[in-house]
Amino acid sequence: MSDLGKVLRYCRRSFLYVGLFSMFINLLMLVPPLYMLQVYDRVITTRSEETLLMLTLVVVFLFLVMGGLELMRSRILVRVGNKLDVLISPRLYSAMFQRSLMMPGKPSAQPLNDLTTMRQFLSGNGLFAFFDAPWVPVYIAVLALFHPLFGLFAVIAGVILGVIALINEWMTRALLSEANGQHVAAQDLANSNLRNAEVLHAMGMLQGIQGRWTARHREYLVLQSRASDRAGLLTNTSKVLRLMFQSLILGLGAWLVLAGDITPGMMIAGSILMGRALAPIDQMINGWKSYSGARTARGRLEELLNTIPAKPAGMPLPQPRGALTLEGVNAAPPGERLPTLHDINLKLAKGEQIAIVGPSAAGKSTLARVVLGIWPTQLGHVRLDGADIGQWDRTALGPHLGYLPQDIELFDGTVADNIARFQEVDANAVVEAALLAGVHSMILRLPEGYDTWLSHGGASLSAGQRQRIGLARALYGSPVMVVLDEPDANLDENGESALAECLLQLRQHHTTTLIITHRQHLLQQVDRILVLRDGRVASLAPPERLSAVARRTAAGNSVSGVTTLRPSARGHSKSHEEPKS
Ligand SMILES: Nc1ncnc2c1ncn2[C@@H]1O[C@H](COP(=O)(O)OP(=O)(O)OP(=O)(O)O)[C@@H](O)[C@H]1O
Repeated sequence: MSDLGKVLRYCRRSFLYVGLFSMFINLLMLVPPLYMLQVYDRVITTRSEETLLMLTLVVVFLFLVMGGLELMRSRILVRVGNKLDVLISPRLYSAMFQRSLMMPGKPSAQPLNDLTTMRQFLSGNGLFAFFDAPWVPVYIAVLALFHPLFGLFAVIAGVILGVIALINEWMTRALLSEANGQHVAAQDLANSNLRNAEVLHAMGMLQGIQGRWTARHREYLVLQSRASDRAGLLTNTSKVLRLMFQSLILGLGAWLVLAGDITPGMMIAGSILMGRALAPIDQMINGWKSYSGARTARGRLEELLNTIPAKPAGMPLPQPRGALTLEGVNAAPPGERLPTLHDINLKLAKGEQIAIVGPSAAGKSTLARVVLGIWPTQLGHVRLDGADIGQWDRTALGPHLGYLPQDIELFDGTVADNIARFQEVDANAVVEAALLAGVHSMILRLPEGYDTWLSHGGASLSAGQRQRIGLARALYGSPVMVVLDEPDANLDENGESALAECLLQLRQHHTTTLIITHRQHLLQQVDRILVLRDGRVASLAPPERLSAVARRTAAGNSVSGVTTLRPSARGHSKSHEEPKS
């Protein structure tokens, strides 16, 4: 059973209560016709005012009870909706998160909208029709007790409306589901366009890109209108038929009264009962759109949760020390079949520093992601202290790793929150990381220093400032391994020397470091340089022993500095270097 199914099952008891309340409510729904029957057949004939008063008091009381039950029933359903949300949303959030890791280009918060759709359906009136529907036979049975012809007429009317409900489902299901899909796609497109508003504005791209969104949106409108037209036809037909059946049963009743088979009271009560019996079917047809929306939403949520099953917490591993091994690693971006990295073998001792260079699209960032376990390997293993990176529990491992991606995203919160990775802020550790990243004084110059609020991913900061705060975040909590993907991309000379100083300090702290950089100054400092070419290791050697071919490969990526490398800043070369070509 799916996780969503399990949660709904967990809410079963509440549904049972709703069913129970529905039973009493529906029994009480018999009160108005019975009251009518008594008034016509007893009060009018006996002309007894006391009977009328007593009956009226009883009816008022029963209506009050019914009101209370209705209120409780809707309250229970509101709570069921909330319970569903509370129980499933954390799991959903992490599945959404995993999916955006697996499909990097398509982050979407649609699952949360789907959950809202489900919750709204559960707590809305649409669901009541489903709880009331099982009582339709009871009303029909009471009608049959009045007269068999009443029962027969009600069955025929019920069947006709039921068939209309089925036709409605059959005619709108595919359309509504397709319209829903288009709506989601159009929304995702609009969100992604809004994120890139500056580029669109600067180069006057709005019209073209808007055209694409409009096409999707129109498609949605067309499908939605087609579905609504069809549903409208059926909804109105069902409404008119229900009213007609209600009148016709009055006519049938009158005929039976004339024949002396039933009393006038039964005639009136029969008409009311008929309306009551057909109401749930009519209500279902009216609320079909929201039911259909909730069903599509549930389908999408089930699919997401089934594709990304909850990962059971593995046995906790001891704190990592930072020895990294790559064994015959082949890897590709998620969703791609052809490997971007081929047969990468690499061994980094704790505290070793390695630079990764290579032409554009050589696979440097892919390697960084694979090393961190963000992207899985197709073949081979990435091991940290001997354990496959996938074996580690991410929440436990995360604090021991540092990552500065190429596109730095800061999050809504203070500078301190961002550096402290949104854990409880340890002021000393935050300042320590900022000092290590050489960003402490820059932060102090911000309007509120470490308490400066960053909104919209730090849009108010310059790219260099964001990068340096991102670096401090990567270094927070003294991780055992850091991976820096072009940490110098937006840095000025000061920033670059701060970075060089940072590398020296990381060496002193024995932090295993992988750095993707093109800066000559930084390349001189590392223990080894890995040159990647077409996803393969072209060379792996200390800076001073980089082969001529490797220099040319690196130089092909305008890494002119590599060609003039001087001996490592450490002043010694490693004995286990392995130049490959
Ligand atoms: N998110 C992604 N989805 C699909 N393919 C991707 C993705 N990211 C990278 N690739 C592909 O993987 C290959 C390697 O890209 P990668 O970003 O690792 O190269 P790189 O060496 O870091 O390049 P650069 O120096 O330009 O940053 C490229 O062919 C690229 O098209």
